[in-house]
Amino acid sequence: MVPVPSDRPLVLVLHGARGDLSRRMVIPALATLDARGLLPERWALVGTGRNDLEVEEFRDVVRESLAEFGDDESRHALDDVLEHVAWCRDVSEEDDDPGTLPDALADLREHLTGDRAGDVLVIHYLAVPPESFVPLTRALDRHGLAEGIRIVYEKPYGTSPESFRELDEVVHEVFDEDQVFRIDHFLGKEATQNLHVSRFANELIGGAWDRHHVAQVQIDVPETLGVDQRAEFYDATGAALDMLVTHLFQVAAQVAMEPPTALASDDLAAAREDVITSFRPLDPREDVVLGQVEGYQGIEGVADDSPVDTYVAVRMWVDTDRWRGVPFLLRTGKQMAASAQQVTLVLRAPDELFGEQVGPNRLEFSLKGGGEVRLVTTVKKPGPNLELTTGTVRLSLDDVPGASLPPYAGLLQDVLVGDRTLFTTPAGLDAAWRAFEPLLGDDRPEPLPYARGSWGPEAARRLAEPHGWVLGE
Ligand SMILES: NC(=O)C1=CN([C@@H]2O[C@H](COP(=O)(O)OP(=O)(O)OC[C@H]3O[C@@H](n4cnc5c(N)ncnc54)[C@H](OP(=O)(O)O)[C@@H]3O)[C@@H](O)[C@H]2O)C=CC1
Ligand SMILES: O=C1O[C@H](COP(=O)(O)O)[C@@H](O)[C@H](O)[C@H]1O
Repeated sequence: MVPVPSDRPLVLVLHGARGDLSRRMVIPALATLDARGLLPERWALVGTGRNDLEVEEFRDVVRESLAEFGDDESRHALDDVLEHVAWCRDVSEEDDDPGTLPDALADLREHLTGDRAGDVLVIHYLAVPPESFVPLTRALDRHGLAEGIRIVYEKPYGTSPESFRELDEVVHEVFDEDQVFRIDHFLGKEATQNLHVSRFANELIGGAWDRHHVAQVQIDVPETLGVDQRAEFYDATGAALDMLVTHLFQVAAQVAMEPPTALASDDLAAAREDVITSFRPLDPREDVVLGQVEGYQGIEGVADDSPVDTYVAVRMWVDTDRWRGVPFLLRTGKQMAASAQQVTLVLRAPDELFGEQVGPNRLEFSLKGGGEVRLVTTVKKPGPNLELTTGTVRLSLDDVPGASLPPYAGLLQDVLVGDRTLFTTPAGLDAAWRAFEPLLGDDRPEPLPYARGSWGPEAARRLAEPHGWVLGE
């Protein structure tokens, strides 16, 4: 059931509204919701940044964002979105003067409800660099803008275990937990949500979801994309921080979780975040391979001697009874041979059947685009003899009647209706940082060089033995 937009007017304050994420994802997501009739009747978008801007300049940002990153549906809403925008310089923690934002918000309340103290849902979306989360949280508090709002934090929520804990403390000094939405957009993908729907709705799939039936879990996100557009950000981050402790761990939790006590959204989120406490801390010597793509140090914005990883592959262990002994193989990297986002359950099978070698048996979930579910299975080769071969059953989720929402539109809509199922929790993130922490210490392996367009360093092959990486083998 799609939650109907409430009559309560909405003000979305988009911090960092001229930035890459806002233009690429958040503004198109808002336009998609507008086009689908999923926004309340009365609403406004307030862009903010560190500088003053004429509203017409912000309208240009919105126009360019939809022209470059929108689709037909979101572009259809352009004129309407342009009528709903305003711009204010952002509040600052150091400044006694709050600037124009508090007054602009009061004016909007009056405009939307007829009353300067009228009831409006105010959402602050922090699409700013992670190091600005703490000062901006304090600034909202200092200038009286924190009460009663909902606040969205982008990933990464902290860039180390220490900065995560500091951020968590500051956020809880200012907000109640139910005001806070921490985004990880991989959880918003339609196909990621199908991992638990397929598992809990279908006994055939759900019954095979354990160490007795699964030999390996692979969560593989190779990207052909480079980092030229975001070199400075990337060189301060790297693949492991950008993707592993965030998206890949969350998807691993989505696979590894125990069935929730009830199939309600709160229970589902609790089950997903609980299992992260069972992720065994990574062993950087045995179970981690880092890589750096050739030519990376020559990119403008990257240090000449940068030690940053553009590739990471890990073998992780989940210490629950369900998964004991089953390796979770997580891999991602830039400028690799192909782009994919695939979760694979490599199914156990006998080596031989009637004297024939048994081929691969796998359940695959592609998270890319609309998503796809595939069953790769050994079958009899049609013909007079009993020979074995492999066949694939495919279900493209785009072929299922319905209208999927892009991840950011879906998650923004969840914030609007207050559905917290697909957002991360402090306990889950704390556990994720604990499992990841050894990779930040002295045992961190040196990134190995790999060629552009390859599958990454050869050394990572050993992690996936005996079956091998499903993609690229
Ligand atoms: N870009 C992407 O694809 C993704 C980004 N993210 C996350 O989204 C957030 C924003 O990323 P992205 O848009 O790429 O980053 P940008 O570097 O483009 O920064 C966004 C905006 O933040 C403002 N800003 C920059 N520095 C500061 C600062 N010190 N204090 C306050 N505001 C500042 C700038 O606006 P102005 O100059 O107008 O003040 C800038 O346009 C990050 O946390 C990132 O990790 C998450 C997933 C994907
Ligand atoms: O958060 C991030 O995700 C993207 C991949 O996301 P998708 O939109 O292609 O699903 C990744 O390229 C980027 O480095 C990372 O910051």
